[in-house]
Amino acid sequence: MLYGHLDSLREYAQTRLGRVLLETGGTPQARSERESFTQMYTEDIAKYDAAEHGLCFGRIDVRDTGTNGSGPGDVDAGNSDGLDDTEVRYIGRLGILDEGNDFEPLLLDWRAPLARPFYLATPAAPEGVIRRRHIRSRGRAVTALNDEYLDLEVAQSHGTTTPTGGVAGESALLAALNAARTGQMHDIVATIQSEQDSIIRSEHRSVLVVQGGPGTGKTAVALHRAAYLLYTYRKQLAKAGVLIVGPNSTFLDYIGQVLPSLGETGVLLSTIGDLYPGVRAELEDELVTGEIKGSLDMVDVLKKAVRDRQEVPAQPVPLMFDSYRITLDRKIVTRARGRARSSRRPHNLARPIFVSAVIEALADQLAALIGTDPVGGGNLLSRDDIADIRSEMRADPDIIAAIDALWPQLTPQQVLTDLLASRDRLAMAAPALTTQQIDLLHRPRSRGRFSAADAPLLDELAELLGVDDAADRERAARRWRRQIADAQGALDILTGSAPQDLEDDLDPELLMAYDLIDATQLAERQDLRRHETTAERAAGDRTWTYGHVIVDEAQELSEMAWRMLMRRIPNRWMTVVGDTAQTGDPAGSSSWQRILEPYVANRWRKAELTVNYRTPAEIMRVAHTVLAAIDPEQVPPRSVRESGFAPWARHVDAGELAETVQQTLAAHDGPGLIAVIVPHRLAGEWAHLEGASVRVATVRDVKGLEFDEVLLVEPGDILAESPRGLNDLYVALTRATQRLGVLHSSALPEVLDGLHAPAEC
Ligand SMILES: Nc1ncnc2c1ncn2[C@@H]1O[C@H](COP(=O)(O)OP(=O)(O)OP(=O)(O)O)[C@@H](O)[C@H]1O
Repeated sequence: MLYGHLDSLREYAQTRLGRVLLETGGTPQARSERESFTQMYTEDIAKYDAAEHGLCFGRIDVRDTGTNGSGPGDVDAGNSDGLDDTEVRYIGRLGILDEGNDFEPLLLDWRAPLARPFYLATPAAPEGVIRRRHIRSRGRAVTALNDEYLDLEVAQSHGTTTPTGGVAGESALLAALNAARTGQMHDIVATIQSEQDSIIRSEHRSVLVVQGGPGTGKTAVALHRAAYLLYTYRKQLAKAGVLIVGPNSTFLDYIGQVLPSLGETGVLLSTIGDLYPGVRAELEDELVTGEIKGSLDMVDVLKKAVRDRQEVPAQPVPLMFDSYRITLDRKIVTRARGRARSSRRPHNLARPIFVSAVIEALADQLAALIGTDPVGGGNLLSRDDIADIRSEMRADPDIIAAIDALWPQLTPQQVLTDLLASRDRLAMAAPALTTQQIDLLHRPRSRGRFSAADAPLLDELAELLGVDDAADRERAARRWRRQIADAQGALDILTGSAPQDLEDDLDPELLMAYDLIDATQLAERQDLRRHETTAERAAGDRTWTYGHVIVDEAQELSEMAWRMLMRRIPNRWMTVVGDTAQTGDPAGSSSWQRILEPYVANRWRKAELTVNYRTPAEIMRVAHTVLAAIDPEQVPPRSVRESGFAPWARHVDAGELAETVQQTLAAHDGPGLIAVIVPHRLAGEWAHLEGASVRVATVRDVKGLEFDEVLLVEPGDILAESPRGLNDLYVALTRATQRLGVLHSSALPEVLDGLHAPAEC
């Protein structure tokens, strides 16, 4: 029945879309309405298509309070199974109303408040729910039903017990967790657990930190929170947009389908490295280089680097103007620079002050030269003469070139490239750095290519330099005035063309177009039409401020990256998701307090996730030892299941390592993905082992991802490779949903002593 409704909704949207697309011509207003309808119907169809799989996945029978309408399930009313007088609610991917029956809800959107008890109810706090049913389906056929009775009496009358394991919908959950991985993350709407639900729907309006061990669903929760917020605060967020920041593009590909599968497409996903418009992170920095670039000390270094571009010439600069010799000396430049600097404007915006001051001084110099009264009176040149000289000087290419050399108009890319390409510039801007650190930062001119750690530096420089966009702004203002005038013209025509015979006895209730919209609103609509989606517009605009920002794997962000991010969210409404025990980047953080306090003082909240849905208990026992070595205070998450496979470690000779990996891969049967996690030195060398179901990757590349099976190679090297080697090891160990094997030619790190040889050896 629900699928029948879904088909009708889709058909309606398709027919309307077809009609709108066929229409042509008309007034500007008609065109703009057509654009909005096209967008609306296209989005509707995408939403209906996304809801096709698992349209309805839950049902709750709630003790009838008599206030809410009941759905189609009220056929149950009157049964003698303890479920009399219940209100039945079906929960699904979108809301469907019964148009033929007073718009009664047939299916509740999972995000609607009435759907909430489906996720929250427990036997201890049943929220009025007597029975919770998980409905699993394939295509349009129901394949399984699982009922939980939350009311003891009703449960007994059905000969079952109430759930006690602490997880809701256990069999549906376990089915989801045991399914083979495909390389794409899936949504979890059908099985969201109550500790996750309260984070997804949290009303906290400042920074919400979601801390949780590996596999606790932090990423899943963050994505569902985005969908929930877009549903609940659609008006506010659709315009400003939501930004999700992830650690790398592989991770963003992995999670990329989750929001569209929930019917949400207007979200911008980006890494920090790609957040600066027009720049892609293409270069890779050494870990230590990234650490230096990520430190807050860079704020001063960049400030200094910009000041160093405001030069005073070593020698006076001789200039010819109108066949007179004038001199741009140190005194003129020093005074002009002082004036420009004391304006406290960013470099490019202070430049006009510098230029004016220099021109003024040069014009005075010339005036003194040519206007001095030979008989000793005042200067013979009038004010107008001097003004003329100044404006001629402003147009003189030699003078402008001399000024440019001293206070050039600069772009962030230029300043950073020049800085990193010169040891001298680096040494001047960063006197506190050692020669070794300067060597690490130094790199040849990169022809417009940058690394991920460069993006926050470019952003900082953009602030320090400022953009002199006065001309652009004036052009935009002119265009905007023209648009409003055009829109007003269109509305006037509409008013003029209102049928005359109607005019006298015009029904005051009848709303005409010009009652509903004014010229500014109409112009706004046309403007929207001309542009891309909110997410696309935001991506191209460095100064865009978002409605909400979600940061995943947030522990990896450097101090400079936080600064960059905070500029984009002045209202500080953020969801920050991470695990400080998994910090792999030396520039990353180990304390939320330290990172957030400067931005939000104590207005941030922490929510914790405690259950591991990914890693089976057998593997977590090994990972716990590593966690204890990282931080004995951290409480490991509790695994929700066992896989039945003991993790193993095997020693092989260095020469046989590759072959053994190959053999192990060949012996793998069954569906699913395997990751061979290797130290950096082997990543390129072993790329040939990759296949449809095999990935060869470093720890950095598998951050946030998961696989059915993990083969960890040379953990000793991984440990030694980074100052955060233990954290890396912890991440690597916790990627598997089923099996873990370790192959090593060098000694096994002590923290992995608990691993034994595989059963067949
Ligand atoms: N309520 C749930 N129902 C079904 N699957 C779930 C649920 N919660 C989490 N999962 C699954 O558990 C796995 C781990 O989730 P996720 O990747 O979000 O964890 P994480 O905390 O971000 O992990 P890490 O810190 O290791 O990156 C995913 O496959 C996710 O779909």
